[in-house]
Amino acid sequence: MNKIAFIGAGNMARAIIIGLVNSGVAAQNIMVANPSEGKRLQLEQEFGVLQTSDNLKASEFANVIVLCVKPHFIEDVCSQISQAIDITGKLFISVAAGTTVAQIQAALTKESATELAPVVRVMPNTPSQLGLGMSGLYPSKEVTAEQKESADTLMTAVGKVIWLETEAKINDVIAVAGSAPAYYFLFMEAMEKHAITLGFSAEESRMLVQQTAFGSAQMVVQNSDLEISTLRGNVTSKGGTTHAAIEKFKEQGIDEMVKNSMNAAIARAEEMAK
Ligand SMILES: NC(=O)C1=CN([C@@H]2O[C@H](COP(=O)(O)OP(=O)(O)OC[C@H]3O[C@@H](n4cnc5c(N)ncnc54)[C@H](OP(=O)(O)O)[C@@H]3O)[C@@H](O)[C@H]2O)C=CC1
Ligand SMILES: O=C(O)[C@@H]1CCC=N1
Repeated sequence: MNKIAFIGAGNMARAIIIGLVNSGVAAQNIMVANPSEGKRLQLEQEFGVLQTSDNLKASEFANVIVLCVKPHFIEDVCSQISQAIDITGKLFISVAAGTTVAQIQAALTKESATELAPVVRVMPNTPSQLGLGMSGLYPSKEVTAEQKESADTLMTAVGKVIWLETEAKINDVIAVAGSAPAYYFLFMEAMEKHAITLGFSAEESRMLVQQTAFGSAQMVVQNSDLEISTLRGNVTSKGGTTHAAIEKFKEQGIDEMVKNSMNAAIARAEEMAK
């Protein structure tokens, strides 16, 4: 049975921890480390996971260490851990955007050491907290088959996974899945705002938007044999109201807008890795 440490108790750690506990992973096999106490105490109270302010204590406890701090803290956290404890046999999983395997391994390597630590980069998303996550995973070559299985099991517990052939694909997964819940939220926010200006109450607007988004996503999931464009076509009567709206989206360059926005996420991830 793996013992799992989360370094950082923020949004992404919380999403994965909730998903793991709800999928049946024993809370006593999870320890979360975070400098301030609010978020880790809340996770302890809500889900019974172990918690500490001490990254080293959590790292000693675990054989799988999930790095869930902001990208600019990853190297410091890794150096802190590798300088203080024996990391032999431990698997490191990093969810950080724009921090490469090489950067993580360099920070995990003591001056005298030559062996590189096994690192799996994972790009998850926050629907992991509902067991509906989508993650891309990339292993360094030091990762054993058993460790790969552990990473797969961990992330499959909170959603679907794909394994990537190259590390660069992690940035593409950020654009398509990691950052993407925010795109859908932005779209829903815009619809909700306009529903309110059309005169619906805040509650009505929220319900109209969320139920339509939920139903539409379910239709995509439950009709996997149909192209998404076919589902759209089924709503779009020739010369009708949907047609009018869709034409307006197209006229305003929706494909270009989506492409450029996704590419901006990739460019930012590449920039962060420099
Ligand atoms: N949010 C998302 O949707 C996704 C995020 N990611 C990645 O997940 C990582 C975390 O992002 P997110 O959860 O959103 O960020 P948050 O800011 O919500 O969480 C980061 C946490 O790290 C803690 N922290 C800061 N310094 C240390 C330290 N030295 N040791 C231990 N913990 C520390 C912070 O604690 P405190 O608040 O006390 O300072 C905070 O709770 C990032 O690298 C991001 O790229 C990946 C995919 C999706
Ligand atoms: O915005 C970010 O940088 C992180 C990575 C993917 C989602 N959130």
